[in-house]
Amino acid sequence: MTSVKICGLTTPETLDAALAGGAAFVGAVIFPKSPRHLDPLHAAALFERARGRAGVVAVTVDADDALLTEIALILKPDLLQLHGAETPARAEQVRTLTGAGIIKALPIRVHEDFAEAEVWDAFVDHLMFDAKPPEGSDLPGGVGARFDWTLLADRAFRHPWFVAGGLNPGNVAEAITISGAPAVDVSSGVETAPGVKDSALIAAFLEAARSA
Ligand SMILES: O=C(O)c1ccccc1NCC(=O)[C@H](O)[C@H](O)COP(=O)(O)O
Repeated sequence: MTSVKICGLTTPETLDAALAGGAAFVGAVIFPKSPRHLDPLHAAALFERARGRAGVVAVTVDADDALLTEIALILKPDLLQLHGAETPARAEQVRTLTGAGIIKALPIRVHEDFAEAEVWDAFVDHLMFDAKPPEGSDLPGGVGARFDWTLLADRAFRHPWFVAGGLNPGNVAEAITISGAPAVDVSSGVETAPGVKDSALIAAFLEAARSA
């Protein structure tokens, strides 16, 4: 069965919808430019209810050691999602510093963008293939852009990997079928406005992914 990560949760109601619907991972975005940003203290208070029920993921963008240490001590995520221009060497430092597992998000538009994946595969617990954001975007993720899922067909990686970018309840089954993804991730596709998650859309997404 396909695992689902619901990203950028900011309220108890929508986090409960994700947990009730069987999300395998739930994500807190810790990046002030994001409409989904939570500081580590607020994220820790909210995500406590997810502990032991789903993997708690902290999404960061080129975070420095001070912020990563704060996240590790306060939120205690199971996984850190590196969504910036981090290198494999930096990922190793982050793993040592925080003790958390690593998801590395790689921006994809064309076939050539997968070259990096081969390098990264040995350094991560999960790869995430996310659409390259539009030129000039303030955010490296959570923008609802999608890429050609056929680029993923027949590819193999060491660990279960995610497809992300522009997924919603109406297209997630097709994305899973075409890409063969063992895991999917969604943010804006289960929102009614930027940063405003919707419990019914979360339930519909989880159901659609389950039935794929
Ligand atoms: O969601 C954000 O605001 C965000 C900000 C900065 C870095 C990453 C971010 N999101 C990461 C995710 O895992 C999103 O779920 C992923 O990019 C897919 O987003 P969407 O296309 O909106 O489903």
